[in-house]
Amino acid sequence: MDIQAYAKINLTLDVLDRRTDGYHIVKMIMQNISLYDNLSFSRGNSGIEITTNHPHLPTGPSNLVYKAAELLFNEFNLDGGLEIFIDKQIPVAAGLAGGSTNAAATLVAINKLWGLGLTKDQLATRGAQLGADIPFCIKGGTQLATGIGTQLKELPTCPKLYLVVVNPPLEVSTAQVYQNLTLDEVTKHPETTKVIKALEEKNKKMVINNLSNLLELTTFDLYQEVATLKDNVESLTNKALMSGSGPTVLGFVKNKSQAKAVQAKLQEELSSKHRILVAQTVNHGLLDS
Ligand SMILES: C[C@](O)(CO)[C@H](O)COP(=O)(O)OP(=O)(O)OC[C@H]1O[C@@H](n2ccc(N)nc2=O)[C@H](O)[C@@H]1O
Ligand SMILES: Nc1ncnc2c1ncn2[C@@H]1O[C@H](COP(=O)(O)OP(=O)(O)OP(=O)(O)O)[C@@H](O)[C@H]1O
Repeated sequence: MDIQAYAKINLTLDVLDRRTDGYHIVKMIMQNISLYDNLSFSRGNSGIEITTNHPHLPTGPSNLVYKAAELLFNEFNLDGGLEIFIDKQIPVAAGLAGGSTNAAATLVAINKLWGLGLTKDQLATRGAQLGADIPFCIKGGTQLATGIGTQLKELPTCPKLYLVVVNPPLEVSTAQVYQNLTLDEVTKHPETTKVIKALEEKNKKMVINNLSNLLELTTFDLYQEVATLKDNVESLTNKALMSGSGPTVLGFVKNKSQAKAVQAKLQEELSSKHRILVAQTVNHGLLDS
């Protein structure tokens, strides 16, 4: 079976507290965008075999797909094996939940292929053991995420937003960003409540005006070039925002033609090592066929 696994962005990303185990209590609005990886799953004889078009993606036990498959194979003592091909289109370690959405697709695929009959909630509980973004990737759409990001509440569908996704040639570790965050120094938190109101009222302008990511400060401290990139994108768009823990920067624009014009301009200005893509918000996370 084939699954399209969509990337996510955070319309708001707030951090409220640090737990004693180092994890953080967050409040954020998560949103899928039209960028996706294609994953093909088939039952094999034995073991978990991953192949991919991406030259640097691990194919062994450190791939989140492997971990997701292993989790269900062990828990349900499944027979045979699983073969997976990952057609990677989402930039890696980019703040777009590429690994998480692949893991989510794997849980859904095994559930179907072995007829386990688990609900989305039951899959999300298992996904949360592997990564905080995975439950969202299973449910998809527009969700308010609280706790460590795994408690979800569905929000009204986001009005369609067009954006340019600018991924610089840099991999950022989410753990490093959270570790370097100094909550005492934060003076202004994102206005998540305002964005929820804007979603309820289908007020696109109010959504865009209140997009905000608390992790920007920390990632910008660690990587000055991401701050510079945000300034650059902001000068060409209505609003720029870092995605997740970075380093990808999103530029929000009025329509597809403006997105393409900004893409062309950035392709001229930035080195060819940047990936510059046009996307729009979508109201689903995984699509299977
Ligand atoms: C930045 C976001 O992507 C925004 O959606 C998420 O908050 C992080 O989600 P994720 O990458 O799926 O996170 P995980 O794979 O569970 O954790 C990676 C690392 O981020 C840190 N982490 C993650 C989530 C959280 N609420 N607090 C944290 O401090 C932990 O140090 C952890 O070791
Ligand atoms: N299937 C996968 N796809 C992408 N990365 C994977 C995968 N499996 C493991 N990884 C590893 O996970 C790390 C983070 O990659 P990923 O693309 O998930 O980051 P991210 O988009 O920043 O995630 P998040 O937004 O959830 O923090 C990379 O070092 C990558 O090698």
